[in-house]
Amino acid sequence: MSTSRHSEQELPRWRRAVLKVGSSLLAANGGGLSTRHALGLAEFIASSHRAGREVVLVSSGAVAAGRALVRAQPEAAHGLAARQALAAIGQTTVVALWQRFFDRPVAQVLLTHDDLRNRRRYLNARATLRELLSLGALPVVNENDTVAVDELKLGDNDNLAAIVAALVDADLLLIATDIDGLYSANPRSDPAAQAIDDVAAVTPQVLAMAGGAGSSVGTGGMLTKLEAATKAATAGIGTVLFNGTDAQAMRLLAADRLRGTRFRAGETRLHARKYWLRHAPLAGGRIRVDAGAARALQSGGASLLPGGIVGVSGEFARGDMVEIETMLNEQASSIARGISQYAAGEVRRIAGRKSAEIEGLLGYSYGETVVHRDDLVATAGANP
Ligand SMILES: Nc1ncnc2c1ncn2[C@@H]1O[C@H](COP(=O)(O)OP(=O)(O)O)[C@@H](O)[C@H]1O
Ligand SMILES: N[C@@H](CCC(=O)OP(=O)(O)O)C(=O)O
Repeated sequence: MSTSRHSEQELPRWRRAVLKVGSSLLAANGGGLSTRHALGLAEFIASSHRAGREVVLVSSGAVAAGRALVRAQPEAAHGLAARQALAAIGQTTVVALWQRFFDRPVAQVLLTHDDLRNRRRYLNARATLRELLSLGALPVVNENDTVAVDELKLGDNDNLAAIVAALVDADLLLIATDIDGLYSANPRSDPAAQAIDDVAAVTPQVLAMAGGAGSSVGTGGMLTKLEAATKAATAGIGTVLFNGTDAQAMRLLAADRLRGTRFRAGETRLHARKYWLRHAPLAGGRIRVDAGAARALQSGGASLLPGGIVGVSGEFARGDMVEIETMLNEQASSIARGISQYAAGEVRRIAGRKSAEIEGLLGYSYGETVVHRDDLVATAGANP
């Protein structure tokens, strides 16, 4: 293929990133997993760790690894159940492959769409991933292929990586693949394809550039990478696409330089988060606060503490989105919404009390705020 090259540019600043590594990099066509390209990627992760950065790895390769391990009757292993069995066989080698490069613990995290759609499971997955990072572990995420049938499936790891990036509040999504970046057409079939360095937004024209997978082991091709960049952008997270087979591109990355394609986020992360908070579905419950707490919440910057709470109606669980209201001219009026750190029954018990009393009243504490300011958005008079 004779194509133009991507030029070198600055890598967006980041402190926590999700790095997605495709099957095309880990398994040569038909072969088992190979360390050939994984080594350069692992060196990049290690140098990021040394710089005090955090990385969540989303690694494909289970099906390709399983296929190579089974070998016999490759043509029989194409149905859904067979793919699921191959993923189960191959997944242990995916994790083992990464563990061999690191002294720090490597943690296997398998997720399905259902885990991420259900608010409570989403929060649990988020808490576990944050805990893994604070323990200094390298989380290695893959789709839980053994249980993920059609309606539970995310379908591809590019999209999974974008969702994980939002889940862990990453600053950047890094997608390593077997091609230098985005081209105006699939360069494997169009030698005149032009390198695209910078994408301000994934428009229909950009989507039209995408072709299918380049290897027999890759799944989504460029389209799923563009979908992932769009998802990440909605969460206020930028994406970069680069060639994981190019040792020089990897070294550049460790020096905060990119040769590949940069997709911009458009929105700031804070703005994206506030948008989500404003539009996420509400649980049935409401927390009523006194005038002082209402003023503090509406002027912004304050968390909701138990002391300002005067009542609770309805039921909700820890992690649910609740409406916060106050009495105005003898009428209950909604002023904000946010994620409650305590279930309705717990809030009833700590309402009106000091934060320091929570542990004594409940026998445990999830922290001194009922709704943390990062999880709270004022609604009264706010534009959607
Ligand atoms: N417009 C395009 N620009 C670059 N690559 C493209 C484009 N359209 C299709 N592709 C193909 O996408 C492939 C990468 O996707 P895929 O094979 O699914 O890899 P992975 O396993 O890394 O997810 C490239 O090898 C290339 O053949
Ligand atoms: N969960 C599958 C990967 C599916 C997938 O998206 O693969 P790829 O397009 O190579 O990133 C596996 O581990 O084989």
